[in-house]
Amino acid sequence: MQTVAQDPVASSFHARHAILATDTTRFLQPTPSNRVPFTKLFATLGPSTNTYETIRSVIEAGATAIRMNFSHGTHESHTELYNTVRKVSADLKKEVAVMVDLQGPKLRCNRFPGGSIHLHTNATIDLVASNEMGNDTTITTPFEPMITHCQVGEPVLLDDGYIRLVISEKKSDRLVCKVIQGGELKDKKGINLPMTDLGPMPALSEKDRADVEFALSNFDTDYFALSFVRNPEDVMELKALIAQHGKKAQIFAKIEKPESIRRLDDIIAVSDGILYARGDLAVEIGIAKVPFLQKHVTQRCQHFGVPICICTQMLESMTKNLAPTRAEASDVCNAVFDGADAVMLSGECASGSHPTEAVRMMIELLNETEIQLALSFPAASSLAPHILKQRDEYDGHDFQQGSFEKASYKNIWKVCASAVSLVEQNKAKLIACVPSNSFELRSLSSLQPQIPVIAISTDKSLVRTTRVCRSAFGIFVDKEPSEADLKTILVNEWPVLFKEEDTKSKPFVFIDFRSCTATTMYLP
Ligand SMILES: Nc1ncnc2c1ncn2[C@@H]1O[C@H](COP(=O)(O)OP(=O)(O)O)[C@@H](O)[C@H]1O
Ligand SMILES: C=C(OP(=O)(O)O)C(=O)O
Repeated sequence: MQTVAQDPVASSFHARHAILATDTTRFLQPTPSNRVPFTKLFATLGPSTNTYETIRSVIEAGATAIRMNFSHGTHESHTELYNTVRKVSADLKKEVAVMVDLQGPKLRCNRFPGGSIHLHTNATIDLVASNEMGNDTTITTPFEPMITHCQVGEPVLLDDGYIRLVISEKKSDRLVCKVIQGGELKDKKGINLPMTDLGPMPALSEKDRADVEFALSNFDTDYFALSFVRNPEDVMELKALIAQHGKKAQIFAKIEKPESIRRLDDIIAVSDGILYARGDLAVEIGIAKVPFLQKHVTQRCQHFGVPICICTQMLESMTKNLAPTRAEASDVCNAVFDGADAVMLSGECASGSHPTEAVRMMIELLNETEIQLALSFPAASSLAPHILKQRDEYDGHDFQQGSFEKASYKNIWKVCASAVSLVEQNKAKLIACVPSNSFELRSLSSLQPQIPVIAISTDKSLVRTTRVCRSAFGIFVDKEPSEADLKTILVNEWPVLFKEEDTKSKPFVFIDFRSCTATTMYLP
């Protein structure tokens, strides 16, 4: 077995050497089929996954969180999806986090008769602001200011930039566009205007506000995703709206605009999670910038203790095919390697031909990568000291994670680091805690110990937070556990969580967040 330097900076340089130094036969071992990955998986629901059977099948296959994209569907169709998710979850006795993804100030085209039109390269097409459906000669969008703000010569990108137009003429009621790159344009695909100044846009449109109110009144929504976030105030506006309703739903900010890159730390500091939304981001900043920036954003999230999910086209070819491309497989591996908390399947699950196979493939890729990563870095968390050092540097930040005093969140970070050191000293098999809020849990999980973090809670929403955080697993209980209860719960639930029996005589580390202490204990 190789020895890996316990360098706190677990850079890809060290990682590369760790892999090179090992016995290569380990790469040829079969990936165990019963392992549960530490990296979490969002599945987007849509026409391909709108029945009890299909939703059950993606959750059984390993999806831990569900995304409902409110840019599509109706309140009625979302209610049906939501109720089915909760029913499946109850039937499988498996908590699933539910995220409502708000459209935000995103421009989209309306529907077309038959669901799509074909745009021929070099043809002309009109862009009109209207609520009517489009047709073969006209694309309609409800967004009125587009017509006044757009100028001749500016590009119009459709469907994440796959279809490209340029404005050739501006009339009082329409923009006449030349098709530079044609293709099939389906209902409600996105419109990006990277060269157009659209003036100030509200963070939440009327539609978003109505959607938030609907989701808070009708669902037990765990998360909202806020699209096109530009600054921390956008996130705070949604936080205030949720608080007005007396609810505790958390917020994932979507990083998909150049403005959000400029204010990255400030946005992460006030968010409960980040979606790295590569579809729109690639259109907005250029596709070549997206892969490296992903590594940067992932690191910043780890440093703040905020979960990050990598989104869009991860297994895109599985929308049609039964196997992904090699490049897609590498993309998933890299996301895990970089430290993502979660990955997302979008069109693959929402409208693809093989949603369950896409989930199974993702789980296999996550498992294989995590196994190799653990062998390359046998230490429980080589990241912890580095992350803590970085956190010390955030003293000046307007860090708003719940109602904490700065002193208390620093203590939480310290006890999490002590727990990880104890794991290493005592070869502990898991870290258990009874968190009183999601910040405590996220602080621990963001250190990415390579053993499970088990959160035991009487609060279902806290248990569901584990469904989006790397290494975290949740156990729901009726009453706050005593120390004796704790051991019984762990011994009983372990086989359920990890499909393995052997828990006897194992050391584990328990964190008491109230007293900010970490102790090594033994399972009976
Ligand atoms: N709730 C829904 N109802 C109907 N169709 C949906 C729904 N969610 C997703 N879809 C379809 O699945 C496609 C892929 O989903 P997603 O990647 O979330 O969408 P988009 O890229 O348009 O934001 C969408 O473009 C849409 O055609
Ligand atoms: C996840 C994304 O957002 P949406 O699907 O809402 O366009 C994206 O742009 O990558």
